[in-house]
Amino acid sequence: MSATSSALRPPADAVAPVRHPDAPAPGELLGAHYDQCFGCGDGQPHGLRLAARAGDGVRMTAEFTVQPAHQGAPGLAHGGVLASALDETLGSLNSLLRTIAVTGRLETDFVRPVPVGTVLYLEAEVTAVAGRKIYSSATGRIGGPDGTVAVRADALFIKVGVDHFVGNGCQEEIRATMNDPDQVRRARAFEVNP
Ligand SMILES: CCCCCCCCCCCC(=O)SCCNC(=O)CCNC(=O)[C@H](O)C(C)(C)COP(=O)(O)OP(=O)(O)OC[C@H]1O[C@@H](n2cnc3c(N)ncnc32)[C@H](O)[C@@H]1OP(=O)(O)O
Repeated sequence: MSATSSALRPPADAVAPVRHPDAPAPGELLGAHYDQCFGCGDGQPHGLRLAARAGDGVRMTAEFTVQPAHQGAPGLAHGGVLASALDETLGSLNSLLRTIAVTGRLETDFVRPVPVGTVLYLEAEVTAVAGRKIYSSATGRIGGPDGTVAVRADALFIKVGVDHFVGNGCQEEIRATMNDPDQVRRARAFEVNP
């Protein structure tokens, strides 16, 4: 059973999302937005290494394989890990809007247990935008696009500027990122293009 809270229902003045003309083309693999990201980075040994692919419209698909390091109960994925996979996939949608945004609220339904070794196939879309607020939803299926739905989420992302990270992040990591041209290039995929 799912009961989305009122905070995740778009207001009456919300508008349909618009895919940015410079968004990654449908079918394009996004690659990690940050090497140290737990969700998508290659530099996190126990991270999800989730691979997101641009869809059409303002949609994204993604896959990640549940590893032994992702267990909660024996043999099964930890719920927080599954929520992370949903969060990461939903977050990747913002690159289609060329907008930097962070998760304000994430509501998750855990529908079926997800065994270690499963390839979780995720689909996400932005449903509405109201000012700085971006409303989105995602599902995760076991094995592939026709698999059983195991998890679902609705989310609210809030647009922020780069100062959100520079002002709040651990300065050592911020400096390392700013001094790495490759990391700066990846972050620019999210930047607003006037
Ligand atoms: C460089 C490239 C990197 C690219 C980076 C990509 C990262 C992807 C990673 C995956 C995504 C993540 O996990 S991101 C990490 C997890 N999230 C976070 O750390 C965020 C922590 N929270 C915050 O910093 C803050 O609460 C913010 C930024 C979300 C909001 O603060 P704010 O900027 O002061 O804005 P505020 O005025 O409070 O809110 C603006 C509007 O949103 C609504 N609002 C705000 N929060 C909520 C909420 N939880 N539930 C309902 N509604 C909310 C307010 O009511 C208001 O509505 P109205 O009055 O306008 O109607």
